[in-house]
Amino acid sequence: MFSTPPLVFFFKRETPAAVVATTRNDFILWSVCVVSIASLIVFLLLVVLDVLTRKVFKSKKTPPLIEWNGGLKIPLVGGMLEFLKGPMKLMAKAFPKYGEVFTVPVFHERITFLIGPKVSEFFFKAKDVEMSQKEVYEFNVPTFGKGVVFDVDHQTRAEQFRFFADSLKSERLRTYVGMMVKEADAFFEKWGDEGEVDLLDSLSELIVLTASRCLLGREIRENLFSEVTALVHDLDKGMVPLSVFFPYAPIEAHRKRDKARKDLALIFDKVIQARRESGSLEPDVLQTFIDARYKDGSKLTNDQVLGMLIAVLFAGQHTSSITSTWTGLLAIANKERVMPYLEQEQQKIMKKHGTKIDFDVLAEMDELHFAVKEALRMHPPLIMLLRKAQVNFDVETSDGKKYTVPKGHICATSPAFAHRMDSVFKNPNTYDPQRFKSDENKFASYIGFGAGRHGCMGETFAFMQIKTIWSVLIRNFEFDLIGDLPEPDYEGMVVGPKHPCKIRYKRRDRKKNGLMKSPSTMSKSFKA
Ligand code: HEM
Repeated sequence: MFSTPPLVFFFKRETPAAVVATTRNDFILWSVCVVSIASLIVFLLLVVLDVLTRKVFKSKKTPPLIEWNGGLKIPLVGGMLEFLKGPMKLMAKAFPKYGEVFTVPVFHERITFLIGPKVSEFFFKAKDVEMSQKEVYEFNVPTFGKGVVFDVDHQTRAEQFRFFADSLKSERLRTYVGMMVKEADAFFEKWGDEGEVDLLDSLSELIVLTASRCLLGREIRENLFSEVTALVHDLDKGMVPLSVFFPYAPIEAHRKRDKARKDLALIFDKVIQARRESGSLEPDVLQTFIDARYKDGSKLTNDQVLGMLIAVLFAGQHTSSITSTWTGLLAIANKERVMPYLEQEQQKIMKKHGTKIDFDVLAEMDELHFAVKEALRMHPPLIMLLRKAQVNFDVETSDGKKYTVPKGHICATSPAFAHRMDSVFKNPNTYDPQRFKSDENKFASYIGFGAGRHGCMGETFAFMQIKTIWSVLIRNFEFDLIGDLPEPDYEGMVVGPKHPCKIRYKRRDRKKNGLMKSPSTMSKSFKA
């Protein structure tokens, strides 16, 4: 009621009615002035800080700082503007000029890019106390929840990552594959004999079904599927680019996210409690988290079990739907050259094992494995991986330049950019799954699943899931691409193909038990 600033009364002597009107205007004017002056001071301080770090404190060996913007040298703002246009564009512009290591100032942060296997080695091999994920991935905390993953100290996180590893090891995967096959068979049976689908939409739907069965458990898949899927959708939509910088900003997407997280907690609390009380043992990831014990014998709370589940779900869901979509799109777009290998392999395997698909049968599908791996090389959904340097560290580029990256810098490496360097992969823009037959596997050259200490723990799970999908599809259908191969959508947090991703399918002759095409259709040039 008496919120008008006293300063205004001090300077004005007018009638009460006019006072109300003018004081409001003055207040706005004053506020604008104060905010403008404060912004100017902050800006000047940042410029001074920037110049100081560059000219005074800069040791000769720190990486070059990018400082252009359309040819103009603009300190501070230049790099930031380039960064905001998108990291892929920035790297494409900076790499030819500055090489494998360069630093971009973004607000008060310094982001040092380490591009290519030679300079990203430390990034991948360093311990958490040297290269930390917590600071750069902390924006996930409101989504995952408190007390898990990026909301705990290094030691607790290491123990929780052991729980992830336990839930994804091969004897568990054998059981999950059975569930994946069941879901895929039922899903594609509904496709009918011919039609058109958007591959990304369709495979995302299937991956959600599989994930809920293997990860979230029978109760959710069978009784609470649509309710939980809608809540997970709200959680997912609650992660927008703004969330990376301001995860608690009061926006609608965050409000929905927080409500969804609370509602999920209520649902899972009941499911987990029922399992704890009945002592029932289910063959899913949820069960491994319920049974998990820290070294001191303590267990995760129900809410932390949910947090761990959400983390795994988010790590695997979009990445897998996107990679299975690119695999199909690229194989179909290169039908003459690539499909015969895949068809012939399925035919050979069906001769040996009949229609059965299990963990061991999938492990025999090398051609399909290469097709998935090559799709992920060309289009890794996680285009940038980040850490915060907790120590100074040295890097040497492949042309012998040596730099010390200072403690405090955010470090970024890019699977999407590095996979397209012709010094790393020959003909990097050609979809050629056969390249992996003679793969040298130099450390950190193939980083679609990351590498080293924090390499993807779900890699085998992902391969099994994507290979299940495509072996069922190739055995049962023939395909054509509708329109052109889509471009990657760099607007997304996890980068997939732009819509539409339309394909046409036609079911193979059921009487002949699906795939029976002769391998002689294989293109001659690729037979060697
Ligand atoms: C094609 C699908 C997938 C891709 C492309 C992918 C990619 C990645 C990448 C690049 C990282 C490293 C992140 C970093 O270094 O900052 C990672 C980590 C991880 N991924 Fe995956 N992922 C996939 C599927 C999955 C699945 C299905 C799961 C679980 C079911 C999973 C679980 C994890 C976990 C737990 C980590 C963290 C490992 C650690 O930090 O030690 N991922 N993934």
